[in-house]
Amino acid sequence: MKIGFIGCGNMASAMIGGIIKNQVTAPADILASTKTAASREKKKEELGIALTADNREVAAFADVLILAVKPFYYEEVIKEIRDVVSEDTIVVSIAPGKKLAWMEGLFEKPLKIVRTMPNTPALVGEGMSCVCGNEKCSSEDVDTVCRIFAGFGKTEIVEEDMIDVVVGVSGSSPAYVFMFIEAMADAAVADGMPRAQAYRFAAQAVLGSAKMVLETGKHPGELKDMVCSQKGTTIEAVRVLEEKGLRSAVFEAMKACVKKGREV
Ligand SMILES: NC(=O)C1=CN([C@@H]2O[C@H](COP(=O)(O)OP(=O)(O)OC[C@H]3O[C@@H](n4cnc5c(N)ncnc54)[C@H](OP(=O)(O)O)[C@@H]3O)[C@@H](O)[C@H]2O)C=CC1
Ligand SMILES: O=C(O)[C@@H]1CCC=N1
Repeated sequence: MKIGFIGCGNMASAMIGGIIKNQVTAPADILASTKTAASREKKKEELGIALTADNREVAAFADVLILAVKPFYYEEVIKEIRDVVSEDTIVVSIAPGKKLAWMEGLFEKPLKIVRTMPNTPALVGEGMSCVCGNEKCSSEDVDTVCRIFAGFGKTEIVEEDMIDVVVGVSGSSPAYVFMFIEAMADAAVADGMPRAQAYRFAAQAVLGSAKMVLETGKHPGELKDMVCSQKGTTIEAVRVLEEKGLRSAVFEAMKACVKKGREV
């Protein structure tokens, strides 16, 4: 299977890193394009794949063609490649807000289009993605995309209107989690821990907590209660987090994120 990426920035690089590491396809079967020569050189070295300046070459090469440019370049790129995309090609979007019907209209011919929403933990094989195919896609086509995405994490099939929510809860959420880890590490540094060690402690605590949610089946509130000893240290931290509005901050941030996705 030949996989093409139009655009090879943060998200495409994370996906390609996972695809290669997990041997979903060989590096020789991946072709990507970027806008600038400098980024092509950098990505060639970093990922060990072929790169080109020619988006049409990528579109003609790919069995699965992933549009990995910013949402505001989608229209320009689709118009540039539409006459070389074959009806057998599966076109994959990773952009928020760009609806299947809108892309179908721009391609001006019936094509297999799959909307997805990955996230950057794909780079370490721990991505979380959703997938939604249009009416031209068979279940095998959707399975093909799921198989690629399973190479760098977990994947679930959703209805199209759920994708905006996925942006908030997993597409964008690594950024909030990194802020949380950074803030915890800053506090540990303030109390005397060396910076590198503080990142290790904070990140491993987040990783372990996430695994407990996924693997114990217990409610997050119950897991929180298991940490909070009577008259203990944790409940004091929980009291301050509630006072400072952690839950409300997360709620409002995610509402802003989903709203923005719907406006793109
Ligand atoms: N970053 C993330 O966490 C996530 C991003 N996404 C989505 O992924 C998509 C890409 O985002 P991201 O990787 O962060 O963006 P980046 O800015 O990191 O990468 C964009 C890439 O597109 C290339 N590019 C720009 N214009 C063109 C063009 N006309 N033809 C070919 N290549 C072009 C750039 O080339 P050059 O480097 O030479 O400028 C660069 O390689 C977006 O739609 C985004 O919404 C989805 C989920 C998560
Ligand atoms: O910030 C963005 O728009 C993209 C989509 C999800 C994560 N990054």
